Amino acid sequence: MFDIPSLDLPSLISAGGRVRLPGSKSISNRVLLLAALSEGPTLVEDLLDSDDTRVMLAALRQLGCAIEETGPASVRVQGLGGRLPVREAALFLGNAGTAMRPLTAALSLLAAAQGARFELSGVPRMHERPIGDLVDALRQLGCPVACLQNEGYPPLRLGDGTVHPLRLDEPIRVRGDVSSQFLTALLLALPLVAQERDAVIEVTTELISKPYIEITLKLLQRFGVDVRREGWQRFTIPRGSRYASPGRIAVEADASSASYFIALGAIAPATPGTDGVVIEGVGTDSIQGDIRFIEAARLMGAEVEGDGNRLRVRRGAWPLKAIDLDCNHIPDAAMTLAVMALYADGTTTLRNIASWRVKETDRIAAMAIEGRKLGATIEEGADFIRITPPAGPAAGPPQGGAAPSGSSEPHAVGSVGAHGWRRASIHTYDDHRVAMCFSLAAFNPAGLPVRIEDPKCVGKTFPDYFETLFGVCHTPAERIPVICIDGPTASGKGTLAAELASRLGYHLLDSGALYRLVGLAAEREGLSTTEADLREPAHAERLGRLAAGLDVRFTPGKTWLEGEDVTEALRAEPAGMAASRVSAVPQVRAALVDLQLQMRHLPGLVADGRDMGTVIFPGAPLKIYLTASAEQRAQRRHKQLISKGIPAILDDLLADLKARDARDMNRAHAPLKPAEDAVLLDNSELDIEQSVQFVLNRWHGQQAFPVR
Ligand SMILES: Nc1ncnc2c1ncn2[C@@H]1O[C@H](COP(=O)(O)OP(=O)(O)OP(=O)(O)O)[C@@H](O)[C@H]1O
Ligand SMILES: Nc1ccn([C@H]2C[C@H](O)[C@@H](COP(=O)(O)O)O2)c(=O)n1
Repeated sequence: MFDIPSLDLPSLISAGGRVRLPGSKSISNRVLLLAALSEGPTLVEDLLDSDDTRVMLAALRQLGCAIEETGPASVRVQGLGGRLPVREAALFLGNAGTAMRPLTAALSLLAAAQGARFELSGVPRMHERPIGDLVDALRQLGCPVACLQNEGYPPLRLGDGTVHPLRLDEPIRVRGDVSSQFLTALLLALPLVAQERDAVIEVTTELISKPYIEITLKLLQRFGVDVRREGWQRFTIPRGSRYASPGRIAVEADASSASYFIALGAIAPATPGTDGVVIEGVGTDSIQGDIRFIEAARLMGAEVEGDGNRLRVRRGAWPLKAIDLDCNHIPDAAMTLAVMALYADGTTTLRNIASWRVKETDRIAAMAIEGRKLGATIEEGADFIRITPPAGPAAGPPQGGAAPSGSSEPHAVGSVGAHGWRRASIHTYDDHRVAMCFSLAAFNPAGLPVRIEDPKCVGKTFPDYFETLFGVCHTPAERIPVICIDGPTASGKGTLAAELASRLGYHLLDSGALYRLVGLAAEREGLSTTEADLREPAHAERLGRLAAGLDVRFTPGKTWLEGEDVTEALRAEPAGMAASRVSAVPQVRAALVDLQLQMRHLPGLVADGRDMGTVIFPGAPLKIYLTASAEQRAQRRHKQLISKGIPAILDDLLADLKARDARDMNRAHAPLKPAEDAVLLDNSELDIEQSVQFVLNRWHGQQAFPVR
């Protein structure tokens, strides 16, 4: 997950390949609750690991439910059989509506029936999300429920520690037009108390998001409860209902999450050598309502085919076709249509979406404000949004150097808007769907990058969303930004590069490690690395072949040579000196070029070395030449070695360092020197943070995302 302030997406041009999606949030949280309420253990597989499911798991554990992790995406839940081992608890539910609503209902009924008391709260936005209709329904049933700040909103106190008789003699009346989760919550909770008589729910208004109710009913069935339904107005939980564990249940991949990749396949031309975007874990017979997003995507031009557990999406009509659609049946996935509308041949209207206004944020307002930043013309109403795409490509420099030679221009969109595409920094309102939707704006025809603020908000349902997206998107290497950090030894390049990569969410290339690996491999093969021997042409050839065939693997924080962990050995001073000698051999340098170029992955790269800016990435948009006085550098290295418990003599280090500088700067091939367009940074008087800030300021200044 990108836990950084903002993530810059370079302009993207094509997509293709397979994605495996995480489990459905709606199914995961329903299944966890049902398993906890049931008699007996349930093994839950393919569970979503996200903020909202973590919140539910933590709450259930706090309530005394034993939950054991049995694998990376599976848990065994020891069901409580409807009995409360914990009678008093304060549960924090973040911004998880799928935890707040069902737990409110289940715990209210159990607290009244068994004499318990619970407090449920969340983040400030959760305290603005209405729950009054559910509270009213629970009060009708005889449950003491108190709204602790504002009537009709969390935080809530459920129960008062004493037993209250429940009134099931009359139908429980609940509205269906604010959130279908109120009905879901009652449906999940009432089987706990319907032992003596039927429990009947009457929906008093038009029911929105019916597909989510279908999920609830199907899952209730899996856990042994058959609800009778008369239209969408009356639901009867039969007397004697009791939850029984199905033993094992697998969670389908999230159909709402699939919508971003369906849209991706519809918007992006297929990367050569692929046949569009293949989505695994969810298929056309999914029980999730958002699977009907496929129909809407097809209306807009997407070519989608699928089977029980897989979908394949290719671009069909282009530009996409504008639509006018009632989206009541796909409330979450419909947001993705709003972003597809940016690539349509006219104005798209999405109707019957009033529920967007009470989600993680006011989603109608959010989509309108952020879409306008990109250049779209957007009108919004209480329950609709109307989107006219930006006009054709705007003038503006492509990011990451020159536009790729020979790159096709695949995005000839109908020019219908008043403005062209604009470079935008997308505010995400702590709403995962806003972030995921607008990532697709990186395919804009103007070749502009898109900044996504607070990208970690995707953690609510899809923590690895951006990694998954980058795995199937393609853009010419020249568009992937590289920041080069070159300079002499111990100037702090590695430290600076690692910090920058971590703060920007970029990949890291420690090119010195490659030369160190060649030195180490040579030593292990018994090949001399003395300067005299390296001048022998036959010996230089052998070393070049050794470098070309290096059996090396990088894992987080570790380097492996022929299967052996050499992380420590590589950082030792003799390895640095050997690296300096072998790096003067042209055959060695040539052998390592491709390996370095291949490290240029989305969303960007920070490259540390001696010739990053001059030879390997000459078109890089930012090159830093980092120096400090030899004395300062020797002191830093001395301190570094001593702190690791490695004995070192300052004068010897200074002499070695000067010798290394001389060799690195004076060799014939790719000598250490600043690139002509490099920014010189002498950090003798700067601490690490000051150096990092210097480069970040420079980088952000260069990106020029307008602040609006
Ligand atoms: N600006 C700075 N001020 C003080 N110390 C620093 C600064 N930058 C880095 N250091 C420290 O200097 C030491 C050497 O830094 P680092 O290993 O990053 O250098 P390097 O240029 O990558 O060296 P090499 O080229 O040999 O790999 C580290 O202990 C690091 O913490
Ligand atoms: N791009 C590079 C990186 C490193 N080298 C050589 C010269 C250095 O002295 C040696 C070790 O590098 P370090 O790990 O200390 O950064 O490798 C080079 O020639 N070109």
